[in-house]
Amino acid sequence: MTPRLLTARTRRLEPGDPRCDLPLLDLLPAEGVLSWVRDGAGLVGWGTAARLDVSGPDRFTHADAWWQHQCQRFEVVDAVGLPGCGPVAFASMAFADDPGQSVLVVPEVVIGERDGVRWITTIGDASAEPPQPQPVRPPGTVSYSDGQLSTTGYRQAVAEAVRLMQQSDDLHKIVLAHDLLATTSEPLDTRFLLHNLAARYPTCWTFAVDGLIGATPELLLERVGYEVRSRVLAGTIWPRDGHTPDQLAAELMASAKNRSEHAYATESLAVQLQPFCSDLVVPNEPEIIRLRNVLHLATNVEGKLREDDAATGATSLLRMVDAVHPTAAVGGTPTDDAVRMIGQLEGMDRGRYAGPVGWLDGSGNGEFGVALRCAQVEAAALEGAHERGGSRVRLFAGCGVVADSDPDLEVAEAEAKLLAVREALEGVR
Ligand SMILES: C=C(O[C@H]1C=CC=C(C(=O)O)[C@@H]1O)C(=O)O
Repeated sequence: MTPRLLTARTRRLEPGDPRCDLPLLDLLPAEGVLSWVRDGAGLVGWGTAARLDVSGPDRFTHADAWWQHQCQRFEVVDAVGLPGCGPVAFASMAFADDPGQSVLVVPEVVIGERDGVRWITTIGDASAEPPQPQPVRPPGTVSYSDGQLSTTGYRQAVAEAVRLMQQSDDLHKIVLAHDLLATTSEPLDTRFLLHNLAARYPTCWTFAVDGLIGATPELLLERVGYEVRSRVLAGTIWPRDGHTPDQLAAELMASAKNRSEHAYATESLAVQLQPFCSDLVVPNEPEIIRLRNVLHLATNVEGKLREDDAATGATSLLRMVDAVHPTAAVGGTPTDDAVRMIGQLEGMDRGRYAGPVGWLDGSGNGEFGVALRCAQVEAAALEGAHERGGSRVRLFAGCGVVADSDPDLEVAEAEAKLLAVREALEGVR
């Protein structure tokens, strides 16, 4: 059966139109929020023209085939022609092959901004009118409780990982995470979290896909035409009384433990990305990025894709994301052993935390970050919270653990990372 053709229409928005003048995040309706915004530019979307739920080790391959198929359903009328124009899918992939559900959503309406150009894309009969403005609702009081892995359990898991690595010649790094449950007295309005995260972390990618909301500083892979780019992060320090940001940066740069954590992550990305590229530039020395809650070691990697492979679909963004995920920023070294140990030591379902999150268009362009500094809104509200009409949200944070890690410091580091979402949830200015 020939699928029905849907028209995806993209046109430029002009000054004077509120959809052009307002910040992207201010355009979002209260429900079905999709976002990928950095420094005010990016994409926001709503409505569902198509959706895929997928799981298992072949989730990326299935998602890739599904998206190629969807793209054939569209008759594209694109008067702008920038990456992100025409139909796009927002995607949020599970960290693990099992358990975990991944999701792709093709919104009915997307408003995008790139290089100072604002546009709108509508699919089918979707209304291009801005949704009725609905005030952003604060979530009321926020209380916290243990998630699937308590802080005490996390400390024990880190100590066990250290012990295993000290005894092994082969296992070098395991990135362990834990979760924290936040219960709000009022229903969580996704936009509240997005606005606060974007205001406090403008250089991060503020994302929302199917209830996973966050602001990640880590870019897993971006593809524009034949160019690819990644920003690998690993190695962290956090503010301490009596230490200036410059002192912290110098301490981080000089830390052998953090430098080795970082080197594993960069190498894992570079090794997996190299086969797709005719040219790949990986700086020898990391740089420092400074956020409010933490400073990280960062390496910006840039590559040029093999043009012959592009014709065969071998360099489709989802296939490359499949190859590079998980880097040793969220998995470990060697990857397969580390991922197995993560499952055993954490004993929790990471869901889509630490998985690839982002968007892709019909021309092969797109951006995927690593879903860090994020919260998952639980589908089934907690009984108590539900009775009061609140929401339950699962926050995550993890740390790269190496043989000379100190479990107490890793617990403190995870706390510093959790602050990003905690403070956004609490509305701390
Ligand atoms: C796993 C997380 O951070 C990663 C990214 C940056 C620095 C990291 C670190 O220093 O351990 C982690 O590899 C997280 O934020 O949950």
